[in-house]
Amino acid sequence: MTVSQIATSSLIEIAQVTRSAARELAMLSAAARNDAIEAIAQALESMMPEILTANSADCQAAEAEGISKSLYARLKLDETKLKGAIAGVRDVGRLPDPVGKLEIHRQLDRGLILKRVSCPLGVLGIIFEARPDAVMQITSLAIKSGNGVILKGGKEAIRSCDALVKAIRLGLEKSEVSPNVVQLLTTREEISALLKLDEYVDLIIPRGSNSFVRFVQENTRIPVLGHAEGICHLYIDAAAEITKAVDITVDAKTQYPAACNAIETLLIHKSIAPDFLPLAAAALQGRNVELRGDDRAREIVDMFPATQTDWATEYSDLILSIKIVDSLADAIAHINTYGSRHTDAIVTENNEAAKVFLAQVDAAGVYHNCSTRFADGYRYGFGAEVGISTQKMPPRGPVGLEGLVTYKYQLTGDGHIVENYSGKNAKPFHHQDLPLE
Ligand SMILES: NC(=O)C1=CN([C@@H]2O[C@H](COP(=O)(O)OP(=O)(O)OC[C@H]3O[C@@H](n4cnc5c(N)ncnc54)[C@H](OP(=O)(O)O)[C@@H]3O)[C@@H](O)[C@H]2O)C=CC1
Ligand SMILES: N[C@@H](CCC(=O)OP(=O)(O)O)C(=O)O
Repeated sequence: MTVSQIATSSLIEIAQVTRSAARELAMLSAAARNDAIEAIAQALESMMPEILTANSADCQAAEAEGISKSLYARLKLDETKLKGAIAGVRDVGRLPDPVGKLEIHRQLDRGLILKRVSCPLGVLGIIFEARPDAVMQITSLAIKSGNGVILKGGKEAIRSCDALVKAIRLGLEKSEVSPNVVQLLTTREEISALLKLDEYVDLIIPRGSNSFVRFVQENTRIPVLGHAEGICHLYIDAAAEITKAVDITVDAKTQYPAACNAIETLLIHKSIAPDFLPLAAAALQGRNVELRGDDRAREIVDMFPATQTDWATEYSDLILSIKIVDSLADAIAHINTYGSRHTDAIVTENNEAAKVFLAQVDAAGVYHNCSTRFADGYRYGFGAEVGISTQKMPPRGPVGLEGLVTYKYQLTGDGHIVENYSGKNAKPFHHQDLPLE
């Protein structure tokens, strides 16, 4: 057997046990799923020292490899961040149950009742970057929504992910949910094998570069919910309030530069640029942001020149490209050309300009007078997120519980047949909506 055949055959076993554990999970009550989430939170608490030690080892190895400061910040789990993530797990437990929700309740004819009811997807395959807190967010969302999950984190976070999944599975042992609902993969070979398992896996969510998401889409028959790069923009309109615009710019670039919702390009209307740019540049440079501008920006503030490549680059770091535009229309055209349909924002006191921006920018998140960093499941009130979907079809933007369920149509009759509703003497349908309870 080749390495790839061995990977596929052992992965089939993993996928089979996950599928069967997920089927049992889907039958459990909301209370049992919530108890399992609490058991996970407790196990994570009691295994904090092991988790932090594993994370320190990952961080040391990544530092030795020369990881950038911002990616290091994403990898690092200190006690505060870990406690926050555990609190997030409990938050998910407290959310309303997304399973078994009655979405449509309709009498088609006397005694013929249609219901549309939400249900779990089954088994999720989620591949993400070296961000250990994602393990806790994704697992709690998966269990709450009744799904099994096969996880694969970035290589720099292998020890952290392993320690976290061990704790999660230990917690599950004390609950009605089988620990087999959560699995961890560690190699790219396993990912290639996973993509072939359309019989056992219902949805693949790749969080990663555009090229990686495309690679996944081209190499699997499993439905893919792409969470690709964030080339996010902030447009400072002619009618922007300057102090507000500077504060938003600094937050959107520097609050967490490695996050996919941080801005990469700042677009500034030509009429406000001479007043706004010197202030914004001073604030950004004061936080060690490297600025790269087009010719018009460089006439106002001394900075590196931006090239065509910059407009299409996600730095994930303290670097910002800056362009002066002639109009709102030019800003929108730039965003729709170079953006990644993630999150883009306008700063303006002109509501008409804001309306045009929100309507015409093609992105999952379009914001007015606030930072792009708000693109997040926790901040949207979803408790947590699997990631941020950059696809056009729903779920789009931060994916929470609603994005992890599908639905079934349940139709109950009493010997009803279609023949009676067709032809010359066809009976009419009532199509009468009934209470959603
Ligand atoms: N929209 C969203 O929610 C998110 C988007 N992103 C985006 O992801 C991008 C890159 O992030 P980065 O940290 O570099 O992550 P990478 O794209 O390098 O990696 C992400 C994951 O994909 C795996 N991977 C990458 N290429 C392959 C491949 N060819 N075959 C199998 N597995 C592969 C990695 O494995 P390994 O580490 O083993 O190489 C890792 O587990 C950024 O653009 C960021 O914005 C990131 C997170 C969330
Ligand atoms: N929603 C998250 C960012 C999304 C995300 O997962 O991004 P990344 O840091 O690229 O892994 C946040 O605001 O921190």
